[in-house]
Amino acid sequence: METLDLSPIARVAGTVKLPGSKSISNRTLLLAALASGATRVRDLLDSDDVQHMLSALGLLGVKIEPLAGRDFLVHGAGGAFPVKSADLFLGNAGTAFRPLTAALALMQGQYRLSGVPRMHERPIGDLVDALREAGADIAYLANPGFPPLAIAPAEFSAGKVIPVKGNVSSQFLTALLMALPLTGETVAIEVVGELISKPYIEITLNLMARFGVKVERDGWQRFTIAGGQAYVSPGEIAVEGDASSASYFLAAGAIAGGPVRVEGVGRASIQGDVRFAEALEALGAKVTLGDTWIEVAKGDTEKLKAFDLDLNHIPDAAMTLAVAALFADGPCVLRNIESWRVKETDRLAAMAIELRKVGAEVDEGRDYLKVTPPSRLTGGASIDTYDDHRMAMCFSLVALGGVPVTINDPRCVAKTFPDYFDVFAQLAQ
Ligand SMILES: O=C(O)C1=C[C@@H](OP(=O)(O)O)[C@@H](O)[C@H](O)C1
Ligand SMILES: C=C(OP(=O)(O)O)C(=O)O
Repeated sequence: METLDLSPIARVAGTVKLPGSKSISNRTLLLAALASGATRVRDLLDSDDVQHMLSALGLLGVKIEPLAGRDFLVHGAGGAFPVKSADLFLGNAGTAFRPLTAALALMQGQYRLSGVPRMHERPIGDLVDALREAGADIAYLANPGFPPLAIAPAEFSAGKVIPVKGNVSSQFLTALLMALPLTGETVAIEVVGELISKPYIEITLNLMARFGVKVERDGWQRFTIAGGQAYVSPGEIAVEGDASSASYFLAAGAIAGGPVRVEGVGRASIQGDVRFAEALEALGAKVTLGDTWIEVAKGDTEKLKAFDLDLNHIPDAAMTLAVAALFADGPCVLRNIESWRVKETDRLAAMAIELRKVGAEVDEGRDYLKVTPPSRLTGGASIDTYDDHRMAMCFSLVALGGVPVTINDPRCVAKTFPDYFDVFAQLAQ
C-alpha cells in the first residue's frame, strides 16, 4: 500500500485557486449533453468522478471536444442520446450514477450501469421506485435496491405525481428533476417524508434554469415541471471552484494562523458548502467573504471554540469539522449526519475509528458524532482512508497539531481532487 508521511506544519498561509466543483461539473455536462445546441463548459473539474461522466456521455454518442485548459465544447444531443445500447461503468460517482439512471430510463434503450464494489453497496432503491412508478423498466442485476442496474425500453407515463423519498440521498430528487423535462409533459414530483442535503437541490434548479427549464416549487415538498420545456444551451457555463474542497484549506487557516484565501467560491456561489465558512465563524475563526473568494484566519483564542451543530445541509464539508474538532477547547457534536453511512464508506464508523487513533474520545451515534479532543494529539498515527477521498483530505489537518501523521492510500483523493496534497503542502510556512 502506498502511504504519505506528513511532517508537522507550524503555520499555514497563502492563496489556493480551487479546482472546479464536482457537483456543478457533472450536472453541467449532463444538461449540456441533453440540450439542443453546443455549450462551452469552462474550468471543468479534472478528477475521477468527472472522467466517469465524460466517458459515459461519450459512449452514449455525445460529442465532447476538449478545448484549451479545462474548457470543453459539448455538442448537445437535443433531448435523446444517439446510442441506444451501452454498458456504463461509473466508478463511485454518485453524481454520475443517479442522474444517468433517471435520464437513461427515458431513452427507450438498453443500458447497463455498474460501478466499483462500494457503489454496489450504495442505495438507489428510492430512485428506482420513483422511476418505476412512472413506468420505467429497471432491473437489479445483483441485490434489490442497489446497483448494478439494467434499463430497458418502457412506456413512460409521467403525467401524474411521482413520489420520491429524500431521506437517504438528495441525489434521487436531483436525478428526477434533471430527467423529467425530457418527457415534454407536465409532471410533479412529491417528496415523501424528510429531504436531506437540501442545498444540492438548489444547485440542480439553478443549473436547469440556465439551460432554460423552470421548475415551480412548493417549498421542499413539491416540484412541478410544466410541459413543453426543453433544455437549450446557454452558450457557455463557467464551473465554480469546489466549495467542499475549499473546506480543508479554510479549516487549516482557522487552526494554524492563516490567512488562507481560496479563490473560485464566495458569496455569489450556488453551492451550499460555502456555508462551511459560517461554521468556522461559530468556531471563532476570522472569516471574510468576497463574491468569488473566502479568506479565513485564526481567531483571538488559542483553540477553536467547541461546537454543537446540525450539519445536514453541508454533509461533505461537515467531515472537515469532525477533524477540526481535534483543535477545539471542549467536546464537539456533529448532528444529523446519518447519510454519512451510505457514502464512499460508512463515514461515521470510519471517522470514529481514525479520530481515536490520534487520541480523541469519540461517541458514535446512529446519526451523530461526539468528538472530545485530547489534551495532546498522538503523533505518528497511521490513518486508513477507506477509499474515501474526504477521509484522506480531512486527516491532513492533523499535521497542523505539531505531530507527524501518515495517510494510507493517499491517491484516493483522485475522486475529486487529484493534486490535493501538493496544494496543501504549498500552504505550509
Ligand atoms: O448532488 C450532489 O452533487 C451531491 C449531494 C450530496 O449527496 P447526498 O444528497 O446523498 O447527501 C453530497 O454528499 C455529494 O457529494 C454531492
Ligand atoms: C458523497 C460524495 O460523493 P458522491 O457524489 O459519490 O455521492 C462526496 O464527494 O463526498
